Amino acid sequence: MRVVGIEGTAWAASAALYDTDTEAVVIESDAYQPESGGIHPREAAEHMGSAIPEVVSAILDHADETSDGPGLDIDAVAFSRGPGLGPCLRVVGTAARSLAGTLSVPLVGVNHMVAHLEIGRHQSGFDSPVCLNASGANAHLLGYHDGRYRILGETMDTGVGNAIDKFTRHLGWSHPGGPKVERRAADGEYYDLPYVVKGMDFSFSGIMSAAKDAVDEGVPVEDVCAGLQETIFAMLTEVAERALSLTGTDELVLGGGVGQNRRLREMLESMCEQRGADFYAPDPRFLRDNAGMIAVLGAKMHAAGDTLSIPESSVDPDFRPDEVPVTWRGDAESVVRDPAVAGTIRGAEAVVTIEADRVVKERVPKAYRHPALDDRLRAERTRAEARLTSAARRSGVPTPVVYDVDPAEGTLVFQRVGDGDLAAALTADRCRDVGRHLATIHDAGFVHGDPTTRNVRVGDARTYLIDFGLGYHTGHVEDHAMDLHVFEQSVAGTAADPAPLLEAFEAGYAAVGDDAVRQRLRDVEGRGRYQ
Ligand SMILES: C[C@@H](O)[C@H](NC(=O)OP(=O)(O)OC[C@H]1O[C@@H](n2cnc3c(N)ncnc32)[C@H](O)[C@@H]1O)C(=O)O
Ligand SMILES: [Fe+2]
Repeated sequence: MRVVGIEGTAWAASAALYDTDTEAVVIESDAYQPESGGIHPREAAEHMGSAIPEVVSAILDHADETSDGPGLDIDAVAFSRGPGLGPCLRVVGTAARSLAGTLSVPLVGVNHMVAHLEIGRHQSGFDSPVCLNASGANAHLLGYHDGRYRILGETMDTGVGNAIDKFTRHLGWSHPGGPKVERRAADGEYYDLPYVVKGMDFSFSGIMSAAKDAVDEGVPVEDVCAGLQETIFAMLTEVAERALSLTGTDELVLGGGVGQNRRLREMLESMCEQRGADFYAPDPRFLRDNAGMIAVLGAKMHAAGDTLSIPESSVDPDFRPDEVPVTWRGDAESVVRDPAVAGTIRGAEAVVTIEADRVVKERVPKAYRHPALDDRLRAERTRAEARLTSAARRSGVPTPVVYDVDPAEGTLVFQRVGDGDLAAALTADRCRDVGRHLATIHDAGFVHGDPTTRNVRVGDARTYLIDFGLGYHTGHVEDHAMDLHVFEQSVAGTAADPAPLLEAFEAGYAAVGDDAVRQRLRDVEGRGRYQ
């Protein structure tokens, strides 16, 4: 089968021809380069208007040259339906509809984010990996479960590339800034910046303002670039590891334009090596926006009969990856597997040894992190965990007794509680308990920071919260709502039927907590992520 792909969500006007027999992917691209500042939607759409016909025509010439028969030998036309800039998407949609019409072949509407992930899965041959998408306008972790790609974690503000590009605009550098930061960082020394991870979600705005301030205050720009890369990529690597740990998966693929960054790939590679997982990153030409990934996923969708009629082929600037019904994968595959049960458990950030009546937890140094950042995070989190575990108990929330703590070594000794974790024993009653417990600690003025189903222990009719390492004192409704969001995401990402569990969880929260928090949660969930 031969499929033409067309891409043009933001900056890359691109067309490709994919041949399923030979696996050959030929890509023709023309990048939009803003005169100054960032991507301007109107200018970008003008670029698409002139460049899309040219790249498509180059690909049709190639199809003609390589065709066996009298025609062009094209079986389908696939295009990026979204997410992206509306004016650009409309140009692409029109071009794709008209080409499919001219060739009298089916039209396939591809989600750009799912394409960023499927290209890595396709090339790696991995069965059911977790995917870290690090692109311009987005940053998220996806895992397949029960017919959809679930969002396991994502940015709470801008995409990772756009965050870096905004910083370089502040310096007056031309777009795109990512590669320039990579070059300058090579000559810099690590500089400390805020590190923000909440469960498997994260945000960049605090780091970016601190980075701009640092440059304005005279810190050498090379050092700020080095600090920025070390911090942002360590955050992405950490959440990727959390996703592997939560789902019990040992395969990771990388997608998106920021994935071209060597330091990011190195960190992910190192993290996977340290935990015995497999890692795959496609070549740069398949990481940055390109029509090759659209054609490859388009071919899979076409083979599954997942095509569009013209009236239903409208574009969608806010098209989220979890909205896509995944028609091209077997139902049996799922990212969720049973994690190994053993005396020593390698969690996302620590090695936990379970003894008869106590548990020893050690935050092991992470080879992927800069040593200064690594020392800081391990000590901070160990200290926070000891304090907040005890504070939660004092508020009446079941938690283990803390027997010993050594922040410099990153070690803690706890009382052993429960028989297993909530992930393996999800019930509505236990979710209701978690809701009540979170409301109680919020009322006491702090958040858990990472309340996933693996950080809840169950047994002897009680539901314990553990692992307060990402917790902190705060009275902000937004921070409280994030705790709820993290828990709900971990349930939605792993449970077969999440609805009744989430309902019980929220009822539990409502029984004790402030209603404004649940209202803010709806806000957090509804935020458009295309920024
Ligand atoms: C919706 C769609 O339009 C959007 N695509 C997109 O933003 O282009 P993409 O090719 O995936 O990523 C471009 C980003 O990738 C960054 N980038 C490119 N090379 C880089 C490098 N070596 N280091 C860091 N960032 C890099 C650029 O600065 C830019 O922000 C998306 O996937 O979010
Ligand atoms: Fe992209």
